[in-house]
Amino acid sequence: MHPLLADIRLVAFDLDGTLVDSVPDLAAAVDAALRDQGLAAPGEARVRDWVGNGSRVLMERALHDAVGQSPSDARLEAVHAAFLVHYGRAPCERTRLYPGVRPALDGLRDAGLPLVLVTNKPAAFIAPILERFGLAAHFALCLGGDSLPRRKPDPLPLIHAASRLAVAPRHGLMVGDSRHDIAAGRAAGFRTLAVPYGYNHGEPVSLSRPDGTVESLAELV
Ligand SMILES: O=C(O)COP(=O)(O)O
Ligand SMILES: [Mg+2]
Repeated sequence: MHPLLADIRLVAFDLDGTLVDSVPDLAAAVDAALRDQGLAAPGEARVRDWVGNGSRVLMERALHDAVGQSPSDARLEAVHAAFLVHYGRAPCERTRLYPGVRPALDGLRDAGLPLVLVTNKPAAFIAPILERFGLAAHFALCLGGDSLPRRKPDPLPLIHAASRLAVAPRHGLMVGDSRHDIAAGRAAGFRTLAVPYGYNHGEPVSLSRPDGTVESLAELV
């Protein structure tokens, strides 16, 4: 076990950019939603830097980029709704687990550590993705960006998860790829572990000064 796991009784994982490389499917849905509006498709490289604050903010960034100004609420609503339809049709065509994820989740489960998933992605997409990889049963609780009144970087989802599982926050570990994960973990009183391979708006996640970093989640076990 990784030294950071000493004293840890609950491990919370981020999803996009931490467990799965989901940008190919996210970008396909963003591209389709923009094309519906007669706008240019941004493609994977741009979308990669916009993921992290949930799907509405993702579409706000995409629209802002495409038209050069903040979209009206009505236009954002329509394009976000179109994104949800496109993504819902194909959330798992080219999405892949990162190397090391399966042995890490299996090992932590076998060690008896409760695992939770805390993502900013809409909750409706969590089960299809976890089921596709046979990982749904690994998690005692899954929270999406729309499950509670506030999402990461707010600590609420982590505090909620710790309370539901009756674990004190200081015995919790938040594992994620972005500054929002590290900020949420720190504010919740969890310890924090970063992976450097995901999405962090084009910046190294080490700038957030997590308590630890692993190149692969396999290092956890
Ligand atoms: O959907 C997003 O914007 C980010 O999702 P994540 O919290 O799983 O990284
Ligand atoms: Mg992430």
